[in-house]
Amino acid sequence: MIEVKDLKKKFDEVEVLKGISTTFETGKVNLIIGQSGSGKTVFLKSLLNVYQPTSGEILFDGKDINKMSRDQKQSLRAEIGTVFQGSALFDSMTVEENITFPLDMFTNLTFREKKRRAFEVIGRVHLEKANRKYPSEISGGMQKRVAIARAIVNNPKYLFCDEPNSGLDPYTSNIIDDLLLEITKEYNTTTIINSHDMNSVMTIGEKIVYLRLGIKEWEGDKDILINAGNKNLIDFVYSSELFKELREYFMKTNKTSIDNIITKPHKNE
Ligand SMILES: Nc1ncnc2c1ncn2[C@@H]1O[C@H](COP(=O)(O)OP(=O)(O)OP(=O)(O)O)[C@@H](O)[C@H]1O
Repeated sequence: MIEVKDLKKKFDEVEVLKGISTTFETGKVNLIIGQSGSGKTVFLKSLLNVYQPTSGEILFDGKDINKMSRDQKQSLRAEIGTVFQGSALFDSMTVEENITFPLDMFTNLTFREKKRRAFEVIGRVHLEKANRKYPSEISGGMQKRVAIARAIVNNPKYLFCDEPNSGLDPYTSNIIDDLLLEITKEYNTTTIINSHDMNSVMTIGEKIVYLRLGIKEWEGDKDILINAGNKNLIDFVYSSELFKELREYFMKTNKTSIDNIITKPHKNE
């Protein structure tokens, strides 16, 4: 679980995060949404200690990251998996080498143990046939799966993803969403995802935090989002005609969950 208490972040005199408090529970997919410039990236980077908050607390299972020693931060870092925009893979390394990288960084496993673990996660994301390829030789969706495999190879307690669906078609985005939800359950991670993708919000958002101008303006799950009364949130989430019509359909039919409407694609792309 990650608890955030009254988190503020200023750059010079500009306050970007204006006192955000929320809780991200273990084993749940938490989505951070909001207009461009609302502070999502600064929020995620503050949680990851890339940015030092101006004030406030960030507690990883009760321990404040900003009060940790260097060694404690290093141990915490080994428990965090990250999937960044563009996958951020090493171009000169094969899929398998990319995935093994965190094991080289954070563990003392033997060569055989590392290989065994890498193969486990390669299998988990269905990339067995691509393990010797280089990132440039595989599709964007496959690159995302490599990034996810690399993020989970260390059995993380916390999983952070920044726009995991950026640049992917809707079909592949669904596959990535499903994978992130499944992994969250299997690994019991506290998963936090910055997202622009309303489809993700509707399908995997077990908790949604809506940021606006650096303030947490709304939070709740995907089912209560349909009936949310916050005008800014509704304008943002239902800005497309399709989602507007979907919402009207929901309101008319008194449905509260989208789960039975969205058809899931086949997992192996
Ligand atoms: N390192 C920085 N120094 C100064 N200002 C910054 C810095 N990083 C972000 N900001 C400002 O903070 C605000 C929020 O930026 P942020 O990148 O968090 O928005 P966002 O919600 O992630 O947007 P997007 O969806 O476009 O990625 C913006 O006004 C931005 O200019």
